[in-house]
Amino acid sequence: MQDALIELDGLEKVFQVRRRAGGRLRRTREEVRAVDGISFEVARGEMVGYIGPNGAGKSTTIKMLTGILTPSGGRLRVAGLDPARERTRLTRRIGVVFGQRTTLWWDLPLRDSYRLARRMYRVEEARFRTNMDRLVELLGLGPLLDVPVRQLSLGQRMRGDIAAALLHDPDVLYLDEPTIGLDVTSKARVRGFLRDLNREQGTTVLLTTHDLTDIEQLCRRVMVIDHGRLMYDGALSGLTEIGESERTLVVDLERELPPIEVAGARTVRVEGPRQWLAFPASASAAPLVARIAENCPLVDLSIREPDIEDVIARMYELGRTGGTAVG
Ligand SMILES: Nc1ncnc2c1ncn2[C@@H]1O[C@H](COP(=O)(O)OP(=O)(O)OP(=O)(O)O)[C@@H](O)[C@H]1O
Repeated sequence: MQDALIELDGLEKVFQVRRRAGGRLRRTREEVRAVDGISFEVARGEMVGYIGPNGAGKSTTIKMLTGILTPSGGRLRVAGLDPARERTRLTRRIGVVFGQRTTLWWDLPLRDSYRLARRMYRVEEARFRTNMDRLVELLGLGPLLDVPVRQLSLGQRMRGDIAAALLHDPDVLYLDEPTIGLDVTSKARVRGFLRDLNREQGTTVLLTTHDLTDIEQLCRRVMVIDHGRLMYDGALSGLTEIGESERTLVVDLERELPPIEVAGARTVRVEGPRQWLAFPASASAAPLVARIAENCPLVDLSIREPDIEDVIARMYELGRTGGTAVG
């Protein structure tokens, strides 16, 4: 690939774990192949989704890409550097955002966290000021700069974290669940910012998320990993086709009724007056709702989009990983 910024070739990470077996004193050693021979390249300026079920090996891959973990085998290059060996140099070329924890100083105002980050990344003053002004403006951080991080809402804190990761103009940004727990408005704001960042600054982004809407709105390419192996590399549309994914209509009825029987959907769960109906993700929900409303006393309803676990589970159920899937 021309101008590949991230290159993995047969990358492996094997953990040795000790497990208690049988008697209290007997312990056995076991190997966990968290990353089991992964190869891919990401070109400069790409924005790629890196997804998979819990325990698939996503975090382990990201930890190797940032140099926190040393690979057990294979080859790895980020911005031409060996992450584990050249971690300090690499730090200045990458930014990392974890949705589940902050890299900001909890008790300090946002402004002070940024000053500390500037020193850590050795960003020269003029560049720091320019970047800071731009990020504060784009992420709407102005009124928040003097607020201690602990007082920020989750959405505000996330925007604060994203700014911190970008103050030193990294070539690559790793985002781990950047919209987790955010309300709809905050999610839209974060996604909008990331889209502009990628388009205008050409920042290469590797995004890990359980929210398929993040991928839908941001990434043209998605990679699916499971049991440490790359299962799919291609467009999201190809993935949902393979998974023949389904959406779920959740209906609340006036009273408990037998499972609804309706064309175009199948009832998958009944709990008191609430019922869950699965229908093809590509089908419109409106005619289905109309058919149900004709025959059942409907009080309320909502629609659940498929999440990545569902899509991958369906992919396995159907035993199909053909097309652009990686064998
Ligand atoms: N330090 C470690 N020691 C032993 N096993 C580990 C270690 N870190 C991860 N693992 C194992 O490696 C596998 C992959 O874990 P990893 O955290 O990379 O998955 P993940 O895809 O990031 O999952 P999640 O979505 O839950 O964060 C799991 O089986 C996990 O238990």
